[in-house]
Amino acid sequence: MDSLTLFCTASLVAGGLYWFICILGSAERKGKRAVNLSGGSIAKENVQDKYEQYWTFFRRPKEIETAEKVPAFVDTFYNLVTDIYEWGWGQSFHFSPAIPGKSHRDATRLHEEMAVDLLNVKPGSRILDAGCGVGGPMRAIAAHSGANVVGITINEYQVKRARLHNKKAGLEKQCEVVCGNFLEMPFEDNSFDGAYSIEATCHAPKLEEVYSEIYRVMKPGSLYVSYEWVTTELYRGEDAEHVEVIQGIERGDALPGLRHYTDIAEVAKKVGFEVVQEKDLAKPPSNPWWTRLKMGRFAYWRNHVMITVLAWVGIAPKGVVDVHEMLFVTADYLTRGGETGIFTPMHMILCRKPE
Ligand SMILES: C=C(CC[C@@H](C)[C@H]1CC[C@H]2C3=CC[C@H]4[C@H](C)[C@@H](O)CC[C@]4(C)[C@H]3CC[C@]12C)C(C)C
Ligand SMILES: C[S@@+](CC[C@H](N)C(=O)[O-])C[C@H]1O[C@@H](n2cnc3c(N)ncnc32)[C@H](O)[C@@H]1O
Repeated sequence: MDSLTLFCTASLVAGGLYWFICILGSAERKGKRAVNLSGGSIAKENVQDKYEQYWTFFRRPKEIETAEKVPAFVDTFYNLVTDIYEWGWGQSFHFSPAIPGKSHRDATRLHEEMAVDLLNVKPGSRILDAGCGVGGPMRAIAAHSGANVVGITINEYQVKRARLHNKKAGLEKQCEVVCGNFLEMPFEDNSFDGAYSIEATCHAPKLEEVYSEIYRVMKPGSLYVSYEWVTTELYRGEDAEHVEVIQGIERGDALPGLRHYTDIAEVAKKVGFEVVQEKDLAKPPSNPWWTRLKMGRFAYWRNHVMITVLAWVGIAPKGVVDVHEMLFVTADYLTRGGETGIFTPMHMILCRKPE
């Protein structure tokens, strides 16, 4: 073999390996490959239209103020983004503070385990995950605590994905997934030994509605912990840059309107909870949660090229390219929100339903 042939063969093998490991990603770990990106429950040919429909909510802001329209708008959003999230981020759809010397995966798991540790539940108890996504937190929490977790999500496609992952992890007996609206849950009063929500209640048009529903299904004396997306004490409504960043976050994340951190405890008390603890988990000594977003910049470009090619050859739905671009822009707004300190995705509140 002459050196040119050797060089070409080596380049092809290296390129192939890079393609398989870095571009297609390890489906075993993340659960998704680029070639399987879909529009969730939306038919392939309708993805582009649904993406355009998603934006009409923001062109007519009155629409998203109408509470009954929000779940449908959020459902459309998760049909569009769920596969991209799983492929590019993993099975837990939330942020966590970076931990030096630990992988993103470990930092994510620790952030999830902390939530259930705060609930003080015994193995075998029944806890609620309000807005469970594809169940990354649910599986970590069930495995760590021995509790039985019931998750609810508005998105049917996420239910399918979560059940599949639960089965693969051998946790289907401990983890149940229900498709429904957390503003009117199909659960009995006083039927849970604890509840948590991770970066999910920000989608509720009125926080009272979801908090009072969670309160209703919890047993007296049990605890509820939530990681909330809020603006912080540094946010100034008269600062045009602050407004731009917060609006950018709302538009790219299907939020009917971000709340100020002071609203959270106020609403919790209004629906009857006792507030046990409240803390922004992003504050020092925690390390920035947004560094993971910043570090991904090269990967985002690579992903964009990949998705564009897949859509062009007809493997991925056409609209997925626009959805990916929207997420790309959103990542930048989120990073600016974190760097300026005007936004946090982990304002933790721990509440008790009185005896
Ligand atoms: C809690 C919510 C979601 C939080 C995060 C899980 C997601 C917010 C922004 C998402 C992403 C942005 C950029 C994408 C990138 C361009 C792509 O190539 C790979 C996936 C991203 C990294 C994607 C992953 C999930 C997020 C970080 C909200 C909705 C309330
Ligand atoms: C950002 S994801 C977080 C998912 C999960 N907590 C995690 O950390 O991986 C938000 C979740 O809230 C769910 N959600 C939003 N609005 C909802 C509603 N009205 N009823 C039920 N689930 C809802 C979404 O379907 C999605 O699963």
